[in-house]
Amino acid sequence: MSVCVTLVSARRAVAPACLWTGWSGWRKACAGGFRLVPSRARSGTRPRAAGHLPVRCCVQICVEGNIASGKTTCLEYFSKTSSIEVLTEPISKWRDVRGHNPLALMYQDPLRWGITLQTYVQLTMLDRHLSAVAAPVRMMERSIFSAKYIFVENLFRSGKMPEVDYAVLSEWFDWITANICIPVDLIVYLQTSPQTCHERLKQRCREEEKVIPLEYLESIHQLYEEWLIRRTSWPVPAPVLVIPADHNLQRMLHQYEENRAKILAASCL
Ligand SMILES: Nc1ncnc2c1ncn2[C@@H]1O[C@H](COP(=O)(O)OP(=O)(O)O)[C@@H](O)[C@H]1O
Ligand SMILES: Cc1cn([C@H]2C[C@H](O)[C@@H](COP(=O)(O)O)O2)c(=O)[nH]c1=O
Repeated sequence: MSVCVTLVSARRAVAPACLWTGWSGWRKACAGGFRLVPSRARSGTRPRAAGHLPVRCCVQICVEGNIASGKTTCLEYFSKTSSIEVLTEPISKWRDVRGHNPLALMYQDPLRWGITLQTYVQLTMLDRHLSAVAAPVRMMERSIFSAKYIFVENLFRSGKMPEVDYAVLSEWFDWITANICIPVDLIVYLQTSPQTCHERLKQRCREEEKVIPLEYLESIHQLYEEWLIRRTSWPVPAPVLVIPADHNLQRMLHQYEENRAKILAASCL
């Protein structure tokens, strides 16, 4: 479990966040520079992302928080900065994989479909982490870490995921984090009360989420606090910047502006 954290720390110690990303088909382990491991038979020049040269020394920031805490709104705000690229959660994929909606299925019957959704979330999050970077700073909504430490954990702890499903997902997660470097330089945690999220969730009115009770948001909140504030549950892969996020939109935008320098300096932390 701690392997990736060690790798990330080691990377910090030896070089200022020098990683290339975006070589689809290639994966890296990054202590002491980097080692490329071809995951598919490939020779010749390194592949490039369509339309972009891969950018070196990109700063990777993950924006974390409860459901409807304001992550997308935060990313929208920073997307107006030319040096920042934002990556929202691949929720459209979770709602439509070849005509199926695993997100809706999970909310209808978590015991049956939790593993299905979370397997796909894990894959699509990994894909997001490793996708080509087009700007010096990348802000990404959540991470493969919160998918596991918060959502999988919540299903399991609440008795809504069978132990065997949890074991299989954990094996996958452990393998991924031991073999693939997932660089994260900063976590921005939008800290809200579950009540605020419940209000915003009702206002947003996403069809699949109409069944979410306040208690569900309370459990997610507790897991986030254990992970990022009390630090009693799982390894934290990067420094954490906590932004209180119960405030109205205007005040939130003001706070984002106030924290801009800290966020952009993430590679120096
Ligand atoms: N500071 C805020 N005050 C009031 N409503 C907000 C605020 N930030 C976001 N919202 C609204 O709350 C809902 C959830 O916000 P969103 O950014 O989609 O959250 P997330 O991406 O974390 O799920 C949206 O309808 C959004 O317009
Ligand atoms: C990462 C992750 C998300 N979900 C669910 C929780 C919400 O219903 C949506 C994400 O919406 P948000 O407004 O961006 O918070 O997806 C999940 O069930 N499992 C996960 O791992």
